Amino acid sequence: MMKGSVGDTTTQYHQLAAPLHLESGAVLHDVTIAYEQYGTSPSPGNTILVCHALSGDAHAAGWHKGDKHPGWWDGIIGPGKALDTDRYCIIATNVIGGCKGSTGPASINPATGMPYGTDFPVVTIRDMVAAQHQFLIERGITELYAVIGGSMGGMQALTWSVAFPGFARRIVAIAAAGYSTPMHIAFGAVGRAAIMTDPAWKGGCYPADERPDHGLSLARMIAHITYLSDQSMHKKFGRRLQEKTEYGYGFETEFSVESYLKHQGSSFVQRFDPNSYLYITKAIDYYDLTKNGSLSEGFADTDAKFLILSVSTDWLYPPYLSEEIVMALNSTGKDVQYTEVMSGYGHDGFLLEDDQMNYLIGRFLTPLTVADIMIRDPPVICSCATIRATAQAMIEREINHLPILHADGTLEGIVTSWDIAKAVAGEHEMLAEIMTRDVLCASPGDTLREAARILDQHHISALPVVEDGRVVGMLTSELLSNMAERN
Ligand SMILES: CC(=O)SCCNC(=O)CCNC(=O)[C@H](O)C(C)(C)COP(=O)(O)OP(=O)(O)OC[C@H]1O[C@@H](n2cnc3c(N)ncnc32)[C@H](O)[C@@H]1OP(=O)(O)O
Ligand SMILES: N[C@@H](CCO)C(=O)O
Repeated sequence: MMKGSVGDTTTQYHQLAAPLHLESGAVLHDVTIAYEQYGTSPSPGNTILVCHALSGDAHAAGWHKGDKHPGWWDGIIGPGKALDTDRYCIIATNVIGGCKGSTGPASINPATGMPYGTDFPVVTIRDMVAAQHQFLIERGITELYAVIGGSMGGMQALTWSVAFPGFARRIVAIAAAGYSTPMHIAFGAVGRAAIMTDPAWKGGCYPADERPDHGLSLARMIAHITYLSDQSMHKKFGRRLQEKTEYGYGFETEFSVESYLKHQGSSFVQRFDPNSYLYITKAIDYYDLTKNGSLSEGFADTDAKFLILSVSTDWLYPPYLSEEIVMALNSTGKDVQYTEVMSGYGHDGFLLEDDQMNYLIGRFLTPLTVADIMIRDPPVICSCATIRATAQAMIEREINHLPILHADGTLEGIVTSWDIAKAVAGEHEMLAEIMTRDVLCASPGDTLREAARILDQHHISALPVVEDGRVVGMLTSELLSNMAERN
């Protein structure tokens, strides 16, 4: 299928009608949620919420006028992609505490008429999710087909499953964890220290044109190293030297990786607010879905289907953290699928491995159905046929099953090559004498998993596929095994 773009997009804004009650007990008034929406109109069962990572925003796909890059997950959102906009309604929001349109520390505090700064209340991942929930409810969306995200987006997706069990049917969490580790908190602390020790920070009360950009840039440079891998850095930079930039510290040349990190730092300050960085990294640090020290207990009330993905070279959220989630879900019989994506990119692999992400997420969100692999318009026969004519028809077409139709085209029975062999041995003449009348069938929309279960449970090897009473296809165990071999 051709994969396309959602085209030009714009961020929209929703003012929450009711105040937002936070975990800390604080109440936020006049909350704005920035969001983008792509694809079909929302209806029960077709809406997917996309959650962003630390520095992301609501602009997940398509193009904003004048930008040199599309939305941050454009590789997997669009027509024919895993988050297929021909099939689903995709909604992405900016988190509260952020600085990309949703209410955060740089927003105006309605109580003072001044920016909140550090008067902004502490927010948690659960608060971010509660804000998304309130936003969806106010827009008339009372259930989700799926919630998906990577890194901090994955934490939100997992939190959805425990905070609002039953609301989202499927959860996809990539390069995430069930809780933040001491190492995550340590990197968060260093980044925050870089900002807070910048004299321009001024306790969080900096004017818009005198922000602690040096501290923020340094925080991003440190953090960005954790999003890469040893392998990707060798490949991307090696030990190459290049002409020094204005920050060359008096040396004649600088390493390519130095210049790269400085670029990441200086471009970050153009798009991010230092106080937001403090609040969001703190929210990540507080994140912990364990209950009584147990992730299994934490996930006890969830009833969604889960897809957990890790990235092989991610040393910030190593695969073991995803495997802990999988074990916790398995221990209480939840429906969970897991893959370690082989990638050299490190943590940011979830933003870069489009092919693997499209395949794995696409299969999970839109499982193959019977219609995708069935034999269409299969040969059929009438119950008035003789055993001999039936045997000839099966030999000529090299098939082992023939659906039998009434004169009006509806299904009357089925006959197999084994039935024919028995009929010959029993000296029967007419098909009507030996055919099976109670036929197990599949529908075109059944998943292959459901169809395989019927074949297995009843020890049979073919199912007529019936739609509106008519036979539209045949599904055989041979087709299923060919499919499994190809995958
Ligand atoms: C949900 C979310 O996560 S949203 C946030 C995602 N976005 C970000 O994190 C923004 C920061 N960007 C990135 O981290 C990366 O661009 C990714 C992960 C998104 C994509 O990675 P890649 O496509 O491999 O891009 P790469 O890491 O090479 O960075 C490219 C930039 O570095 C610059 N660059 C590359 N090498 C050098 C160098 N030696 N010296 C200076 N600059 C360099 C490029 O010119 C380019 O600049 P631009 O982004 O201003 O166009
Ligand atoms: N590079 C991404 C992932 C961080 O987890 C971001 O900045 O949001």
